[in-house]
Amino acid sequence: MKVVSGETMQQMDQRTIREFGISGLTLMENAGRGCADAICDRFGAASGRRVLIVAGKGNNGGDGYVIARYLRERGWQATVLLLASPDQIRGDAATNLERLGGEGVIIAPEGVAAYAELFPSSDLVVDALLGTGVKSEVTGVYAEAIGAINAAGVPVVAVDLPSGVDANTGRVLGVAVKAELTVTFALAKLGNVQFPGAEHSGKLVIVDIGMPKQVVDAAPGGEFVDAAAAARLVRPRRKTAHKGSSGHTLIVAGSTGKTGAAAMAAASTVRTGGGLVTLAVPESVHPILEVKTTEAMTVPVGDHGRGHFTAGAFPFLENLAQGKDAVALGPGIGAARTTFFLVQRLVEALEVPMVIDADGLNALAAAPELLGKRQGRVTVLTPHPGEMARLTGGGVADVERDRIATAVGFSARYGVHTILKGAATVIAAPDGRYAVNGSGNPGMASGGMGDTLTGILVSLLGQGYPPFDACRLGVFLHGFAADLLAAQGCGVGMHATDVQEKIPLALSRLGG
Ligand SMILES: NC(=O)C1=CN([C@@H]2O[C@H](COP(=O)(O)OP(=O)(O)OC[C@H]3O[C@@H](n4cnc5c(N)ncnc54)[C@H](OP(=O)(O)O)[C@@H]3O)[C@@H](O)[C@H]2O)[C@@H](O)CC1
Ligand SMILES: [K+]
Repeated sequence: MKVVSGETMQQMDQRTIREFGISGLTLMENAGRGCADAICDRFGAASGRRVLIVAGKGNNGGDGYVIARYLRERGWQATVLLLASPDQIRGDAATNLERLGGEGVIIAPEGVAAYAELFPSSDLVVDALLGTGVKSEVTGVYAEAIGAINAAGVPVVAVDLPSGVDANTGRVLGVAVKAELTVTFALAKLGNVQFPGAEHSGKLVIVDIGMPKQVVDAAPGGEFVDAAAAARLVRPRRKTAHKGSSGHTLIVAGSTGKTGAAAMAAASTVRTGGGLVTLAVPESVHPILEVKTTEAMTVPVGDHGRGHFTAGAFPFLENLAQGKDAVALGPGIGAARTTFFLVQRLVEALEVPMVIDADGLNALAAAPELLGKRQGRVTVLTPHPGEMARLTGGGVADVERDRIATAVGFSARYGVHTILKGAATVIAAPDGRYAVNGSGNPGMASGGMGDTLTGILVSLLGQGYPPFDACRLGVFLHGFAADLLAAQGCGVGMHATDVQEKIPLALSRLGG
């Protein structure tokens, strides 16, 4: 499913009107009717039920007037509360306001205070205050109206976007409507699928408003990765497959106190279908990994008794990487200076597709230009916002302000694939493509989930998946496996090892 920015949607509206002769009025009619349909589908068309439509002065309010007209036809008692004076309403919105003929329309440019009782006494509130035209923090009468909508205690349907949600980033601009259902038009907006906007949107329904396919197909945007999109990426295994044809990966991981990270990365590589897994660990912890891992082969790497990798291990690891299909670098390696030197040298020297995670990323924070030297080679980085901030040299707030811009910008600059973790993980390719992940749940907020993801990614790369496919499928699979657990009642408190065990089932549900 394609997702677009607010500006792209507005350009699509304009192109439809200019090049295809479909009027804005027709688009608004289709939008309002589609929204009324979605409301009746969800809440029924029982006669006499009261709906309060809170309208702003733009075209989002215009949709609200059309919704009022259609819901009335279907037996609802619709009241429009307009938070502007009629002389502020222009164009198609003005035409549709006129069509309502003033009946059941309350003009309230001074705000909602005098109409407070209308909110809780309605059966449904429709939020048609602000859509893709929202520009800045919401204050004044609009902010008060959003407060009244959220406090009403009745179901709320948002038109296009919950008012107060930034259309591009999903940020809340001071205050935002919390909807049970959001009916959005033509394509989902980036603000509908990124948090907190995704949570404010509730269930998302996309209504076809008659935009030509050419306009929709040509629009620049990202991909929202849901189960259908992920299933299209899966490459079912050939009947003649053998371990030698399913990828041999090398995982460089572990240190004293962090052997679990190494074990989990290796196990999830196997669970994702990796043919052979070699796990290289510092020799001091090797006996532990011998016990912890079963399917993966372990290799001790000389560490002079320190319990972590040292720079001197470079030739050994460079040699070990020969003939491997993909390498993962970072789970549980720790933050020793000598380990960081080793990582930097490996990043520069190894040509094999590489996933870099955890302290592997922190090793690069001091020298991100090394990534640029890998131009043309496949590199996947899996930072959480803190690691991303260290890599970009900014703060976490800068990263989170626009997660897509951060990941896309970093990928383009250094020629890498960036997986910016967090709810609605962002996946960016070096060529500007990007995706937002739709799987996962808050139960995943625990240690070891990142190591699990690293294992999944290196496994898919090792099996020959193109890197952007491996990233999108891997991230979805990770969240989907956790969603399968949550569906069985194992939500908060799930272990990363539990998630690993669900990977094969998740993969098979996607057709793998
Ligand atoms: N043909 C089409 O285009 C179609 C569009 N469609 C619909 O139109 C919607 C987009 O309409 P839109 O462009 O009129 O913007 P909209 O979201 O109504 O808000 C803009 C108004 O809000 C104001 N405003 C902005 N920020 C504010 C703030 N923080 N606090 C307070 N006010 C603020 C701003 O005022 P200004 O600052 O410009 O004075 C302006 O007046 C789209 O989401 C979809 O629902 C569908 O019908 C399909 C066809
Ligand atoms: K809205």
